[in-house]
Amino acid sequence: MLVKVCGMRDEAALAAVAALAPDFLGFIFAPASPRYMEDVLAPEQVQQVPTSIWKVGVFVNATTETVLAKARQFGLGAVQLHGHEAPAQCEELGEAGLLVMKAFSVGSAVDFAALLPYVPFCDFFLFDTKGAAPGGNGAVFDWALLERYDLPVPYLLAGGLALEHAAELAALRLPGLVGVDLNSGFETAPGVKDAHRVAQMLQALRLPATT
Ligand SMILES: O=C(O)c1ccccc1NCC(=O)[C@H](O)[C@H](O)COP(=O)(O)O
Repeated sequence: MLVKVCGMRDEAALAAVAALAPDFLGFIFAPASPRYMEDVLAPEQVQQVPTSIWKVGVFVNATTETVLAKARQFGLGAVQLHGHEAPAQCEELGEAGLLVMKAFSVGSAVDFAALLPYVPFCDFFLFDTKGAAPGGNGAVFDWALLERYDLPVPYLLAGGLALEHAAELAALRLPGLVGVDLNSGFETAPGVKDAHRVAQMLQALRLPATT
């Protein structure tokens, strides 16, 4: 199971979580988020994350030019598009050499047909809980809605995940599911991750499957 830890904005927590070697670390470039990091982390602090970890810039309706400029400045290898970005923008960013993750908000149903135009241009999808904010709402959606997923793009599951979900997630078998995204459930304050809790989750998710 791949693990992305999102919303890094505290230098000490960044170092502690990076030392745990998650697969992805997310940095939020949306100014309205309490996890917006450009005011507290310098590009060099992001660049020094080990190259074995994908550095993911999380953007909400930013232009391609802005995303590419931030990717160059902060040394991002991947982008997560968390707004209403079009398939053509995913294509442009992929052609620029970035790994592209498109996030979709899930309410009481998922319209998989609406995702079809994104399929050729995304490396991953990310399903997150619909809420008042574009992301980081801290609420879980009904994962059973993904049982009918039949698209060829692998996805990460997001939305309110916390340690209490560890056993259920480790046993979860859903078509296309390849990873999880950890955020507010692993914080002591917005953007300050608790490396101890992250370590416990990584251990639970990386244990060999028993079934
Ligand atoms: O986390 C935010 O503040 C945020 C704000 C705006 C766009 C995206 C944001 N987060 C992106 C993520 O990938 C989060 O990890 C995801 O929304 C799940 O968050 P949570 O419900 O807190 O687990």
